[in-house]
Amino acid sequence: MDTTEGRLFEVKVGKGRAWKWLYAGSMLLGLLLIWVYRASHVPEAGEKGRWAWTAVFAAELWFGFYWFLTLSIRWNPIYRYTYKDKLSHRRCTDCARRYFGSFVAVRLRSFDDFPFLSNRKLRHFDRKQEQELAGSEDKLPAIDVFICTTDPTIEPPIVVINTVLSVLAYDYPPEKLNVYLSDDGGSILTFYAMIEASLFAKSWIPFCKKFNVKYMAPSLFFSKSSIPIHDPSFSKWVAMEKLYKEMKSRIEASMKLGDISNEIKAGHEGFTNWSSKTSSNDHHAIIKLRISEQISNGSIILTIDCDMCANNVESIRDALCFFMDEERGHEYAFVQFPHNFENLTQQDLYASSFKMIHKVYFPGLDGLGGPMYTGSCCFHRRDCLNGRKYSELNKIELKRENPKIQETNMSTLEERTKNLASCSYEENTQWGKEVYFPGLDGLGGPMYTGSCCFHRRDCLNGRKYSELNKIELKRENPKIQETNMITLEERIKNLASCTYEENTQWGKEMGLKYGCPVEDVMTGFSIKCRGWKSAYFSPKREPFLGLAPTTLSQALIQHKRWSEGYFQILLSKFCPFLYGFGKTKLGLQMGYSICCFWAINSIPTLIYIFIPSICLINGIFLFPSLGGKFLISYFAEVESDTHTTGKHAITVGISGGYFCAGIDGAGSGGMMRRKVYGVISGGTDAGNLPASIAPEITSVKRALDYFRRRLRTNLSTEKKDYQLCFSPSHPFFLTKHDKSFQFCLPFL
Ligand SMILES: O=c1ccn([C@@H]2O[C@H](COP(=O)(O)OP(=O)(O)O[C@H]3O[C@H](CO)[C@@H](O)[C@H](O)[C@H]3O)[C@@H](O)[C@H]2O)c(=O)[nH]1
Repeated sequence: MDTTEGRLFEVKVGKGRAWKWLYAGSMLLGLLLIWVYRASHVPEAGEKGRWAWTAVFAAELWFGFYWFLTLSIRWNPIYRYTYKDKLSHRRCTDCARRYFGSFVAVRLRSFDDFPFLSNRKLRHFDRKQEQELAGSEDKLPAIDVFICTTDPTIEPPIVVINTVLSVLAYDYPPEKLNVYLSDDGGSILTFYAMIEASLFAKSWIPFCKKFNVKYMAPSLFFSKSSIPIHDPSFSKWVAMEKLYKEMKSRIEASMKLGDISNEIKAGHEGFTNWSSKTSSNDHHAIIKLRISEQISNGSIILTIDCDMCANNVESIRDALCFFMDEERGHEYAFVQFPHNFENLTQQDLYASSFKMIHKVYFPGLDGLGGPMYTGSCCFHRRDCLNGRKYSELNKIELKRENPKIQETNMSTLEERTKNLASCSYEENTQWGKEVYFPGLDGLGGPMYTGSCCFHRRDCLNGRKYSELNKIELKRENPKIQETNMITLEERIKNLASCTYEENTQWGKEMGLKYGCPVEDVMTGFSIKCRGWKSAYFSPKREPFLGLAPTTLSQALIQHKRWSEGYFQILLSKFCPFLYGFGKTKLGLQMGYSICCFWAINSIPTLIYIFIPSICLINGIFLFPSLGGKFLISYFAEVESDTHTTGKHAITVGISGGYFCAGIDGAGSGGMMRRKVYGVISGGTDAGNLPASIAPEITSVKRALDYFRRRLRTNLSTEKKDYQLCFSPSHPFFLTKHDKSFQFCLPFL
């Protein structure tokens, strides 16, 4: 446990590691038994079923390898906790003494027996205290929020502006919060919705602050909360709901119309200059990065999807606990929060709750150097997105750039300063070698002669010259600002164009990588390879609430895009084992590879689904019979994914020589324990199955008819929640709801 005083977060190592390893040991034993069984029973050349045996063996070898990869994330899962209260104290330390004075006065007043302190004096102390706290808020860094949208028909503008409004409601100084929405579709409807949102925000944000609203998006607030009629704030609540509904109906009316009326257009000059011309080369996140640099230049950036509302007013402060931690803050490039969804189907049919990812995968990756960046719900240091490399010197650098990172404790500061002042500090560093370089003016500059010289601090700290400095240094120096709005606008237009990126480092070293469906993961990994760490933080209250796919086709398209993207990474130069070699730990590379090999997994999975079925129909038995000595390895580890996803499924699988089916994990292994509705094609030992729960069915078609009938009679009320799943239910189940092992077909 990491409990140094003054730390802003704590790390706890996951419990029950010994049990997990014991379980992993049993898995390994099962694996070895299966391989031995498979290798020792291969049919002779020319014998029936040799090809099937070989294919199934290859699949089993693959599953073994994949399972081995997953061990990496079980090695050292960690869980993080933040101390936001310490963050506020940290902000107050530069005025600690004055604050202490006020604090004493307040305490004294609470005893009410110190007549020498007049009420006037006490009020003075109170005011001072308020001012000091406000002053401490001044030192918080500016946050830029990037939201992107692309198509108003898929992502309705009302959804998009709910995200924008939710972000504006963060418990954070409003002047330090800048929200950027980029629309890849260049839709005038979304632009109009933004104008409406900016007007509505003037009422919504004060309302949120006044009533301490927890659901920060108006749509969530009005659908999930209610207020008693006799409550004093009832009328304000109703008035706000009316305002929201009016705005919503105006936006929806424009959606129906497919255009904006001339009357509205006349009211805003933005409509006259409107251009909806965008191209697939317009890399929204990069563009926002360049543009925000010129406008607000927040040192921390939050990226979220347009359908992912902020849902926890404290998330920014939570993230800052990692960036501003005195000891370790300088190591973190980004803080990833979980993606939660508000529209999960009752049984979480498409496993969008990502339980396994949130509870096992990300904490596991965190223990290896940090989770991946998954595009949304993530806070970044701007510098890291801009290509900055990690260096131990960042500890000093970032503290300087971030004025709130102050020493709380004067003695610690003194100690640290003494250490920095000592000459031994320089041993084995670049200090004194690269830091003070002389130059000649005629050849590029005069020499530095020790005195009467102005330096850029960055250069003294070893910064290399690069063309990119032109942007970087301008950003760092607040005085070099455009004074003239027209010039600024012109410049921004230029920056927003993709041609601006030609022959630059944008998209390569700077900003997000692009050209891959999961460019975020690639970007995150390249940041890791520059030496940075990331943190995964999952607070009790869901930090963000989004919209998950609600139909099978949406879910399939999403999963196909992800698996393609990860596979592309595997084949690209960003392959975790190649690109990360020597730059990241092997465990982290293995952890990232779990996703990258996801697509390949489909091949052995298909082999394992179809070949045994075909073999059984043809009388070839690939598995040990019931009671056989190898059977234990097949029974040992099977667990139904339906337990964790809460989804009901008809599972058709292999069990000890039987091709059988059942509901909720009764496919194989589980068939002996749970509801089994049929055995299709008996194995060598059919008599061993309890007849009462396993009416024998001899063909796949008859089995399916049978299940369909049963579902209709017994489960008709919930029929939308049922799918037919062909589950191999092999002993190498990676996770309890790993979709790669499950092929769902519409059934009813
Ligand atoms: O050409 C595009 C495509 C998408 N988007 C936006 O990108 C976000 C995510 O797109 P979506 O289609 O919702 O992808 P998902 O697969 O649901 O998103 C998950 O997976 C992506 C790939 O890893 C991440 O980028 C996302 O943050 C993450 O929520 C949305 O706001 C879109 O509007 C664009 O702006 N332009």
